[in-house]
Formats: sequence, C-alpha cells, structure tokens
Amino acid sequence: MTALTTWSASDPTTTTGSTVDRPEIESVLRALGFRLERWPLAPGLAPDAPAEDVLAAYRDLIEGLVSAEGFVEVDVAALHPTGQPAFAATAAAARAKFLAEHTHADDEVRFFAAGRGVFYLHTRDEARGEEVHAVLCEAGDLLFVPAGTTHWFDMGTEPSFTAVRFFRDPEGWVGDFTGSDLATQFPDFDALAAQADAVTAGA
Ligand SMILES: CSCCC(=O)/C(O)=C/O
Ligand SMILES: [Fe+2]
Ligand code: NI
Repeated sequence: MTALTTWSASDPTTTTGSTVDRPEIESVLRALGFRLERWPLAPGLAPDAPAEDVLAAYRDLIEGLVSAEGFVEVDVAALHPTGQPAFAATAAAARAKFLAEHTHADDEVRFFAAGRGVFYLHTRDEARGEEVHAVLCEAGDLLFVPAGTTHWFDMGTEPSFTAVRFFRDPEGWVGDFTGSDLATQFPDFDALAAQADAVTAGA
C-alpha cells in the first residue's frame, strides 16, 4: 500500500499528515511540485526478475515516457534477498548510499516494478514551511521528483525492490550530498512499512 507521511522538518516526532488514500497522496504531492502515477504491473514478471526482463516487460511504457520526457538513459536498480550470509553486508552498503540527504542536478524519476522503498522529500514552501514528506512506494508506483529537491531514500534493513530509473544526464546517477543529518532523525523504512502493513491488515 502506497503511503504518505508528513512532518515539520524541525519536529520528526510529530506527524502532521498521514494518508494511504491514493487520490489524496497524488494531490498533496502535486501541490508540492511532485508527480505520483501508477503503471499496470506486467503480468508474470518475477519480483527478482533480471534487469533485461524488467526492461522488456515494460518496454512500451518505458519508451513512451522516454520519448515524452526526453530521457537519455534508463537503468534498473534492484536488490532482493539472496538467502546468502553475504547479503546483509551488500544490503547495508546499498542502503547507506542513498540514506543521507542529497540532491541531483537531474530529475529523479523512478518506477517500482517490484518491492518497496521510501523517498523522503525535504521541501520548503512559503505557506507550509519546511517539511519532510515520506512517500512509501510500492510496485506500480511511478514517482517524479524535480531536479534540486533535497531528499533521501531508504530501502530498509532487508531490501527488496526493483526500480526502473530514468535520466536526462547520460552519466546516470550523480548525487550531491548536503551534509545534513536530517535523515537520521525520521522514522525509517522499517517503521513506515510496518505502519502501512498494520493499516493493510486492519482494512
Ligand atoms: C529506488 S531507485 C534507487 C535510489 C535512487 O536512485 C536515488 O536517487 C535515491 O535518492
Ligand atoms: Fe535520489
Ligand atoms: Ni537521490
């Protein structure tokens, strides 16, 4: 279940907004300058399918977006449990890469073909003030985050996700870290995913 949680950037202990209502999530994000859309999931694609199978399964949608938006590079970022003892170290290193607040000179456009992850969007708005919005994305979600947005991403302690990434920069992923420790102050993926699971279980 996709979920949106909001805090004031200065008070990570007090949630100021929390919703799993899809139209509301899309509308709040749109008002802040982000876009959340939904693509139909490709039938029969295994959650841990290799990158080439993911790109093939979504070829038409990917090509449509690439030509509409002028992207020059598309890749797949994926991590799924292997059952091997070495996975814990691989997962911790992958998680750490995106867990500190950063920006990109490129738009951040990500489609979740499988699994989940949380994008934390740090916004400054004249009317709303400085906020952090956590978007728990699930399979089918396509999120657009404009270039220059301060943000971080948490895949959790047991990562399991496949995301197609779209770039305007031929270099692909380039991050500029802000040096802020804001990311350490907010509830992490594990906490937010557990909350969403509790909502799903009670529904
Ligand atoms: C979900 S794709 C991997 C994370 C990523 O590319 C990014 O830029 C996080 O901020
Ligand atoms: Fe990013
Ligand atoms: Ni990023």
